[in-house]
Amino acid sequence: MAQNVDALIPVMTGQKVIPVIVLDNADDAVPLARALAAGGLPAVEITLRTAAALECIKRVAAEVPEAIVGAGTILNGRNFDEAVAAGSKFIVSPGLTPELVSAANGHDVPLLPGSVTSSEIMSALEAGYTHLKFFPAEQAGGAAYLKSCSTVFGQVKFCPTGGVSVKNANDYLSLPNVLCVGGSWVAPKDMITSGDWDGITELAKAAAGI
Ligand SMILES: O=C(O)C(=O)C[C@H](O)[C@H](O)COP(=O)(O)O
Repeated sequence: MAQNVDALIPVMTGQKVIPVIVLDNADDAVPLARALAAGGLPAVEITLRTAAALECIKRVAAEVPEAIVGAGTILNGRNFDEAVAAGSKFIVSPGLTPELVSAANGHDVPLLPGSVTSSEIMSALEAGYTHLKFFPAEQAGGAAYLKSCSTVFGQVKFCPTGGVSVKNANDYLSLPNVLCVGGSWVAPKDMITSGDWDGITELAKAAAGI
């Protein structure tokens, strides 16, 4: 089955910045998701890089109706299945493998897989994926690289992440093949640790207004 683009487009076009979140403590998930949604960023990507991540996704899905909780750093089929079972509304991966294509096949929950090179983009297209993450964006060639991709892969839309910030987000967002960007700058570790939810809402407002 091809990518569930109908489910992905509202996530990618509903806000210009998708927060990429790393949480060590599940108790922080609900107040953080509420703070980001209050600032205009309801869709959030909680990365499966910590032991707490799946519990964080579960709690946000159950307790924050205004949020659209997604899972990031999905590296294999097991990650995909666990993230869906936890309540993820969308799934983000830095890449795309045959195993991941199989895991996503037949699921309504949409997968946003990553691609960088022409061959990776062509493989993604062959698997039915037109909406892709571009990671690590700055290190892989930045906005200039993506601009070149638009001439050859006009049908592909990207969400660049990795090194994107309030300073360079518009370089990407002004491109015809970019729908949104992702970044961790709206949920800094020190502000999460200190519980500065109002400060995070302010960061979200600034990002939402880019
Ligand atoms: O692991 C994943 O699946 C990811 O989503 C990678 C993240 O998008 C970047 O790590 C965010 O990069 P920074 O904004 O530079 O911190």
